[in-house]
Amino acid sequence: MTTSTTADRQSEQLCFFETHFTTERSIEPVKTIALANQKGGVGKTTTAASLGIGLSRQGKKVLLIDADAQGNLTQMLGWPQPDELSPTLSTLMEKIIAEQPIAPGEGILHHPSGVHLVPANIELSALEVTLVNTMSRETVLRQYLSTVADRYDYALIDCMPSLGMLTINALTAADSVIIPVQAQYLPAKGLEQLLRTITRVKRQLNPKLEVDGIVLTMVDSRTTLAREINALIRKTYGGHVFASEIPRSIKAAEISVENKSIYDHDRSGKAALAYENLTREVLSLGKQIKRHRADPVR
Ligand SMILES: Nc1ncnc2c1ncn2[C@@H]1O[C@H](COP(=O)(O)OP(=O)(O)OP(=O)(O)O)[C@@H](O)[C@H]1O
Repeated sequence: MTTSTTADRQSEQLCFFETHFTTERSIEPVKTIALANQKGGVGKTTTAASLGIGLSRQGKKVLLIDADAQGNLTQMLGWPQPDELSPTLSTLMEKIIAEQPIAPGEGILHHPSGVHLVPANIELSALEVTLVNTMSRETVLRQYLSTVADRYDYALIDCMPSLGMLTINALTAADSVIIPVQAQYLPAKGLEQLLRTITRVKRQLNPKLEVDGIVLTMVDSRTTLAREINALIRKTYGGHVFASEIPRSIKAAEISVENKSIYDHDRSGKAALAYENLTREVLSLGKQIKRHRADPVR
């Protein structure tokens, strides 16, 4: 009878973990999604938090990145004083620019729901100015993400309400974009400008970039105008609009001050159910991508 030594057992365990780790990641690379719309107050942050936590509730490892100097996502997830936090996204991006090493897990906060967060604060505004004179200025966020990507299934980037250099960084780092649109106002001009920017980034910086779709937020079907705008957006953008619509809901509005997820705040309310449906749609898009990758002939 042979007795295995401690070294043998350790080597077996290492082999087991390496096999599983490599296999899992080669089949399921991280999917990075930017939530972008240069119009303010359309539900980007609420959607980033609720979709991120929704994906985590479905067993996915999720990293949320607050790429907005207002730090709204950071506050929504329970860090009410973003300006007192360090390190934040700006620190990490500064390290990438200065080619300094980033320690594993550095700057990443853990939310009780299971999602991880790279927080942001006002320092991100200064960083955006610095980026202008930085080499490869559009790819700094992508370079940062490449240092953490192997630990996550999804990375969601909450963009700021502008098409400035930070949003360009988010689009350059992303596999796809979700565009939250408040169904109350005609978004035509703003959307055209955003889609032009996405096309430019795809052509010049990030050929794999796709638009996952427009998600209608704060939908209030009680008024004729809202119903007409909803129908017009669906007619204009067709299959590029998610079937799930996020209804206007006081409970959804409250999560920005309650520091609770929509699932904890109003578990069976209409906004939680809508975000669950959106999560399922996003997961099914991931599956389509995987099928495509596994079978390139199709
Ligand atoms: N479904 C909803 N029903 C009602 N209010 C909502 C809903 N979703 C978000 N809100 C509220 O609308 C406001 C804007 O939402 P949110 O911060 O998510 O938008 P944003 O696009 O990230 O804004 P910004 O451009 O300033 O970053 C917030 O006060 C939020 O609480």
